[in-house]
Amino acid sequence: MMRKDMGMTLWSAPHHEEPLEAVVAVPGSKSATNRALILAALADGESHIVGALRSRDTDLMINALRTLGVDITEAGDGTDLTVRPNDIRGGDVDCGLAGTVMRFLPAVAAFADGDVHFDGDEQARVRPQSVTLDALRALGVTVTGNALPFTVHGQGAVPGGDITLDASGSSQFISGLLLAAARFSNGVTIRHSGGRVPSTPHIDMTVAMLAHAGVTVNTPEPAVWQVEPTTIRASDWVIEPDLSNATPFLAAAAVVGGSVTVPHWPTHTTQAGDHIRGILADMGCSVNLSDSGLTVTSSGELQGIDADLSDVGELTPTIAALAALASTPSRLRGIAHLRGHETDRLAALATEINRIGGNCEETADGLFITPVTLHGGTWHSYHDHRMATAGAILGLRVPNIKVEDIGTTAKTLPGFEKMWARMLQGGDAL
Ligand SMILES: O=C(O)C1=C[C@@H](OP(=O)(O)O)[C@@H](O)[C@H](O)C1
Ligand SMILES: C=C(OP(=O)(O)O)C(=O)O
Repeated sequence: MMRKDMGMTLWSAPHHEEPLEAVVAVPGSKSATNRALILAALADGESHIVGALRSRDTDLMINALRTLGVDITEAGDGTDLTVRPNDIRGGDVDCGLAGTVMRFLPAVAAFADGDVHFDGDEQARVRPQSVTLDALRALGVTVTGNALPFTVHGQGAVPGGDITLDASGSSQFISGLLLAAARFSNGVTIRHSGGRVPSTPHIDMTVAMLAHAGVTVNTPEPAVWQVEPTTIRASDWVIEPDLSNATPFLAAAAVVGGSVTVPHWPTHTTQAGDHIRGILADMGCSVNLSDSGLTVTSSGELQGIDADLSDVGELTPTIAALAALASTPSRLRGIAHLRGHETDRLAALATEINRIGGNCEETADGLFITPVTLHGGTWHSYHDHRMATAGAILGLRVPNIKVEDIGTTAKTLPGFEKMWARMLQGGDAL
């Protein structure tokens, strides 16, 4: 149910007391879809993508590539895509709030025969970007600007070479260069110098998808990645379900009790979301991966955790919601880089958990959450899809939570509210 409050659209998060029994199929992975699109756009022929995610972030990528001259046609419900590369041309790119668009596309734009202007949401203008742009400059590309809005002055080719950068703010700085590197005239050697690189499974995904397209990434020593110039092979891509988007549904079983199954859960994957299995088990859930998918079963009683989430930072909003409903405190560490995500997620989570009566302390690199009795109130989303879904999880156990702008979930999961309602009715959601 929606209502407006001082201009804000508020969604009454369903409160639920009965144990769950539901199957929830989630659409394709955002990270895999946007990588497949980039690789297909730079490939030596026609590629096919099956099971692509259609959401704001992936539609921004599709629209941007079309602007740059790539031919993308859709079949069925739009999740089957055929991509035919072309010479890259100049144009205007809207990045929205998508890290994958703002960090992956500039290297592609460098192959254009003219200027590519990038801009995005106001919040995207403060997301870290200069590492990508300085790296391109060091590889021989002319770029104006250091953050959105910026312009890549494409000259048809990228010389490439050796660079040192600091990717402690985002793994996407590395992935974005690696995805295009095989097309650089001299390839690339990327050396990371700085604090720990976060979200390393996402770099593993980049390397694995490049291998599928015939490109080898050598890692002669830790924190060094090398790509020789070679052809990016046109490929068939089958996109796995988005395991990070599955986590709020699994969390529902964890906090309410009962069980939720997510079908088609891969047995081997580079997706960071797969780590939810160990995290939910550590919090006291029973977690079973079988031919039916991943099933999480819980009594609804959870214990707190002490966890380094550096590799799986995008799961933090789900885990913070679980931690606020657990019976013992949790320390979530290794996630200072979340201050540069869709919003400053550490500040946002602490503010919103405390607003509904919780006890969440922001630390230098994470959150310390002491569970206390929570009360209803408005849960602000900050245009962050995962803040909105965290509010939905809390609302299952805390009556009268109103989530602001639930529609922001369309960044990666359009129709979230309907899937949530169907899950609570015990149906097959999707
Ligand atoms: O490459 C990707 O697809 C992503 C990498 C990660 O970014 P950071 O390294 O900035 O955390 C992750 O959080 C984001 O949701 C998607
Ligand atoms: C950090 C995220 O997104 P982005 O790809 O915009 O960085 C996320 O989805 O949690």
